Amino acid sequence: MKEFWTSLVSLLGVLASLMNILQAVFPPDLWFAAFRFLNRALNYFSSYCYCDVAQIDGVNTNELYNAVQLYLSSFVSASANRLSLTRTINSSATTFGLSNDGYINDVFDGVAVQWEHVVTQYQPHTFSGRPLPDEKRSFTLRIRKCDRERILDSYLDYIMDKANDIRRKNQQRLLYTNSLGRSLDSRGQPWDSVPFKHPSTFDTLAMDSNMKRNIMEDLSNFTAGQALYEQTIGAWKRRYLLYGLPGTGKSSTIAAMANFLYYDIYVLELTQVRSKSELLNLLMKTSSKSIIVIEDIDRLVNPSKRSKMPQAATPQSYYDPGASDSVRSLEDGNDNAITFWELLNFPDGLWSCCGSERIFIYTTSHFEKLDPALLESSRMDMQIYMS
Ligand SMILES: Nc1ncnc2c1ncn2[C@@H]1O[C@H](COP(=O)(O)OP(=O)(O)OP(=O)(O)O)[C@@H](O)[C@H]1O
Repeated sequence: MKEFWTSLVSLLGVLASLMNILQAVFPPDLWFAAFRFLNRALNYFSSYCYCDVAQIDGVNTNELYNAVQLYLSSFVSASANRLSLTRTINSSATTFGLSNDGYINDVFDGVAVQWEHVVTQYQPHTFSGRPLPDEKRSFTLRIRKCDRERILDSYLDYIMDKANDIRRKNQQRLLYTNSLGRSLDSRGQPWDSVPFKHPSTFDTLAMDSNMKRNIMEDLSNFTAGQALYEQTIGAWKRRYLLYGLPGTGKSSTIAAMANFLYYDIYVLELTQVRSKSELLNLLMKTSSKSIIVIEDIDRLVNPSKRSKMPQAATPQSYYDPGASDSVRSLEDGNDNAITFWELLNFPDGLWSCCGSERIFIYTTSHFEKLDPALLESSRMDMQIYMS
């Protein structure tokens, strides 16, 4: 055994001397060319190809790098041995990342791929007076050559979508109201916002378990159904009617839905809206992935009633909870007033082309006052009775 180790050490010594002689004889450029040739030859015969996603592309941050990092963070904690943990300002969750030189396997559309996080040190230097980081970070995707053509584009699109989802979930969500009336805030927005922190979830909601499951399935199908809505149904939106006596959990259900989907909520206060163009403007200023709540729709003008009423001299709000019957009659006669029918149709009209992935929730404590003809399933996608 001792002889074996002695021979091995001698052999290594000879190899080192040989390398020194070769390095002295052949110039570095030749060595570099030889390595490149060897690398190319290996790549040529390998069944894999490698795609580098660098953190910095020139002097700009590469969005794809950030997206890959976020995407991998969603499942890296379950399978990687070494993790890097981060938590950003205003974030409510810890992000798990792949540590330096760590790797992880993924499967997309039946194809196995591997991601490696590569961190290399290099000399710091400046470009246009701006210091660059002294290490280069990138992700390297290893994928079979035969699969590259088929899945690479769709896989990267999928990663970008997933990363956007994760970003949204980590962000503070907002509850918007149009309590500003007709005035706009400093950014020209008609909506006023506060952080949305309602504790209600489908776990805390007292509701029939079948009903709960139906609602959750419906919401999940909605969020996953972009292609279907675009091809067949039209605008990517869904309408729910929540009805039941006051205090039966309508608001809690809306909060649970928003928490389930990680959506913002817009509470449309119709008493503050004075014309259809104002309503259109408000709806156009809502963001996608949001729930638009319109409460107490039984107070809205009945269209058949409106046609019989005299015209109002001045525009009034659509409804006024405290208004007497005579005032409401005047409002009913106002051509500018919106009807329940029109409100239901708004998402289908011209506005639908610029507003996607929005959920409309209408609530009422007086279901019996609603016109049954207006509640056909084609108009209201789901009716939920709260008891
Ligand atoms: N089904 C329910 N599940 C969980 N909590 C409920 C439920 N119903 C009522 N509550 C509780 O009762 C209170 C009132 O509920 P909520 O505001 O959701 O009712 P609502 O139907 O929206 O009332 P309103 O019509 O007056 O706005 C809340 O504190 C809520 O926690």
